[in-house]
Amino acid sequence: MTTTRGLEGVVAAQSAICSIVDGVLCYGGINVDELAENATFEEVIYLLWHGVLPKREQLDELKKDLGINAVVPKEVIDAIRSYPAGVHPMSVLRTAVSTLALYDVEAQDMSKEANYRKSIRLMVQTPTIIAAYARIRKGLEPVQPNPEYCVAKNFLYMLNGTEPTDTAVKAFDTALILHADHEFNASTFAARVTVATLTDIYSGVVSAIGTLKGPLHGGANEQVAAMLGEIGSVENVEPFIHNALENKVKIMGFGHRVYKDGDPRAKWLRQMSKELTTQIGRSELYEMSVKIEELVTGEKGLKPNVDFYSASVYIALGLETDLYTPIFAISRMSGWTAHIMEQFENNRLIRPRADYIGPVNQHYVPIDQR
Ligand SMILES: CC(=O)SCCNC(=O)CCNC(=O)[C@H](O)C(C)(C)COP(=O)(O)OP(=O)(O)OC[C@H]1O[C@@H](n2cnc3c(N)ncnc32)[C@H](O)[C@@H]1OP(=O)(O)O
Ligand SMILES: O=C([O-])CC(=O)C(=O)O
Repeated sequence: MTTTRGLEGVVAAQSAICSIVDGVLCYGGINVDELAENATFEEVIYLLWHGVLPKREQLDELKKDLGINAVVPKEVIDAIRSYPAGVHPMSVLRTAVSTLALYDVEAQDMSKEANYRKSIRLMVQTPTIIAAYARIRKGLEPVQPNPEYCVAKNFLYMLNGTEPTDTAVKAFDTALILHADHEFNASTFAARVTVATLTDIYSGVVSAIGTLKGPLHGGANEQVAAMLGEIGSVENVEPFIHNALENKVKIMGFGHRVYKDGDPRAKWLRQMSKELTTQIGRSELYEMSVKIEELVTGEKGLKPNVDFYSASVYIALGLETDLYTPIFAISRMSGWTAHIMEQFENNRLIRPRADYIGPVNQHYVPIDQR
């Protein structure tokens, strides 16, 4: 038996959704750079779910379906109101999505059509849940989704209760495109393992949310913001980073299991960080980030991943730090559901083996003789 720590380099299954070849990321064969430049998040959702870009009528239909399904059952909002104060929004999301399943009459319907309809609901009810919780915890009433708005605009609208600027919507939409899918990353793989038992799509997504939450995965963006806050100024970057690296502390937002020459998504977020932090008069956030990058890349050869510059982008958009990972989940819901539907199409139970290294030939010893 051979083992590979963390399954590094192991090809676990075939997939036609997303590829990473020689450091180039594509969704449905289209370079993510082209999508970030030209597409909308709704087009990307369609691409991930159907494998091709939508024609105009297909996109209109998807947008209509997304628009009318964003309302979350009142019972779920009431459940959110009952959660203890101060819990992390990712924990809230995990529990609330699980609660959603209880109110979905199609939750246990395993047909392809029902799974597609559930994917639509999960896709747009996730932002509604996050925005509702962000308001409820401040003593504010949730804002109902506007069926006419795209996912990006609707989230910012439900969060703040005001019309977002076009600049904010565009930046947020691009961030959603960049985070949408990443082949067998940990959370997507968790979702696939879960549904490969032929359990329901909600169970798969709940596994994925719990997996994304960890700081080695989606939780890193929140940690990057905390680090920027702790460093505080460009002058403090050098001593902070030297000290951290000397003490073998991981610098969040750097390194990647697959990309060793850099994450192609980071350059987009870097540019957005530059523009948005300058616009709000907080360019020091970008400058600090660039200095951190210089040092970490210079000293360790590690490059920023998608989570690094997304932190300063989200700070510039005025978003609360603990919402960054839930925002990642809004985007990744498109990829998770695409992978779950693909898994169901050609399912086989995912069940690897363990290389047992524990003691052998032991015997049961009665408790008072141990
Ligand atoms: C959306 C995403 O999920 S992107 C990833 C988000 N996560 C982060 O940004 C957290 C910080 N980064 C990391 O922890 C890692 O780089 C991971 C988890 C992303 C990838 O991990 P792996 O491929 O398993 O690399 P691994 O953790 O084995 O690191 C290899 C070496 O580089 C070091 N290293 C890796 N990342 C970092 C980092 N961010 N800061 C400092 N050192 C690092 C490790 O300490 C290790 O050093 P060693 O060989 O001296 O022990
Ligand atoms: O692929 C990974 O391991 C992590 C990642 O970058 C992502 O999920 O976007």
